[in-house]
Amino acid sequence: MSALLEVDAVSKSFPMGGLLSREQIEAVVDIDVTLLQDRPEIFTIVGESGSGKTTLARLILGLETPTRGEIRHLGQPVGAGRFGAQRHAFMSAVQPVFQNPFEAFNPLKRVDRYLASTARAFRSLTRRAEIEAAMDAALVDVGLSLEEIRGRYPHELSGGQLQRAAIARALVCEARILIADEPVSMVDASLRMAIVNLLRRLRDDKGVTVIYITHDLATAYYISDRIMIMQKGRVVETGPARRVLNAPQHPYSRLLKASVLSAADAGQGNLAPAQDLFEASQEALEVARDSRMIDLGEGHSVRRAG
Ligand SMILES: Nc1ncnc2c1ncn2[C@@H]1O[C@H](COP(=O)(O)OP(=O)(O)OP(=O)(O)O)[C@@H](O)[C@H]1O
Repeated sequence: MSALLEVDAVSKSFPMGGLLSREQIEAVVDIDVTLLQDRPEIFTIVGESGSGKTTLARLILGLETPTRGEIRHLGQPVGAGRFGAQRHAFMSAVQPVFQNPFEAFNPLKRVDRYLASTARAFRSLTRRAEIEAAMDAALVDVGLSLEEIRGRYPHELSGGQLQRAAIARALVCEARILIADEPVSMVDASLRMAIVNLLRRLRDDKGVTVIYITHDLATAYYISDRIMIMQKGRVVETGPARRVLNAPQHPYSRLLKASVLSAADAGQGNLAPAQDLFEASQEALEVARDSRMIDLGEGHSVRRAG
């Protein structure tokens, strides 16, 4: 089976305290991921704030250049050196969906105009009827229609509608990979499941692969095929989502899971942090440099010292 996207031993460091500083922060360390062409999936990246999720997303989008390693899309290196038609083809195939849909759209530009310019630029459509048909098809795929958004500005739509319009824009490009960085965290709780279910439907009906970046283990459990848990730039555990989340093996993964309070715990005021898990997770972090990923079988692997 051929690879759709390969993240091959990728690391990214940033200078700390300004460009001329010698100290470096390792935002992403030695990450490997392979997504296959004929196996659309929801691949979820979880980890607390600062664990490197957004940096990894930006590397995949070619918005950052790896310090080490290489990212390939359909066998071709992403980012540096890809200009013109190659860059254009990559941009239409790999599309971001951002956290705050209101920031993704210019408030002074009508939402339908955005979709129309995307159809012209990425699908090379010129006739108005063709452009509108492509826009409507993408909007229908996300549960909207051209009639609903025609002539409307971003502030005239709800956060959930606008996030769906942002996803429709990616579909107008005929994207094969969506990189959705916290796509539901700014959306009203009541509409979150609609967006999450939409991602699932895009995988099942359209064969779109979704890289879903989140803090939220509940939605991760609900929609992910595979999960990758990151702690301070390193992968600590990865594998089939239910297998990993049902019985996490790394102390940090266990801590993340324990941090999701059950309704019963919260109701009983049982809010004490899992101190033992926190300490074990900190200890694992201290020895992370001398650790490696151990294969546990069935695609599940965990970081262990030594
Ligand atoms: N351009 C940059 N310059 C310097 N440091 C950076 C830069 N981008 C990210 N970092 C640092 O790299 C680390 C990882 O950041 P990143 O934003 O990737 O984490 P994250 O897991 O996405 O966090 P969040 O969930 O808060 O978005 C952080 O310590 C961050 O401060």
